[in-house]
Amino acid sequence: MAVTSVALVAHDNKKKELVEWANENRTRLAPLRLYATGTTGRLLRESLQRDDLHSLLSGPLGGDQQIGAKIAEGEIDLLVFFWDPLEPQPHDPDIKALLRIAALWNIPVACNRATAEFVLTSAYMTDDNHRSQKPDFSDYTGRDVH
Ligand SMILES: O=C(CO)COP(=O)(O)O
Repeated sequence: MAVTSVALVAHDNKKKELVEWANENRTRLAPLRLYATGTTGRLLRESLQRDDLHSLLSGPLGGDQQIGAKIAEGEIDLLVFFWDPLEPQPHDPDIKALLRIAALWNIPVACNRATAEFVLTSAYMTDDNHRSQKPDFSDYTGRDVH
């Protein structure tokens, strides 16, 4: 299948919405490997009763960076990140870094419920012949540096 693992992340004012969305889509999420930042993960594990959900550190304590590292390593195919557009966050650089790395590695990112609905119901989710194109960074990694 095209998408096998999903990271789920939400800021505090958005956690309720993410948990609701995840419950509505429990069947679609069932075959997928789930990752989440610490507090989001705790709520989702309880609500979805998914003991197999991989909870990382809480976002401000390094969890966003852990998710970013997994995206760079190709372990996460889709990021659902309900970030809060109305409240400043102390770890804003980590949030930007996570969104940057997801853009860099060309994985789909849903930052609100409407987009998450589009993505999760996309035919590409289960299409074995579809894979997001992984970027080729060989020009960059092989560049001349003196
Ligand atoms: O802060 C977050 C994302 O930036 C989410 O972290 P928690 O899930 O630990 O609250």
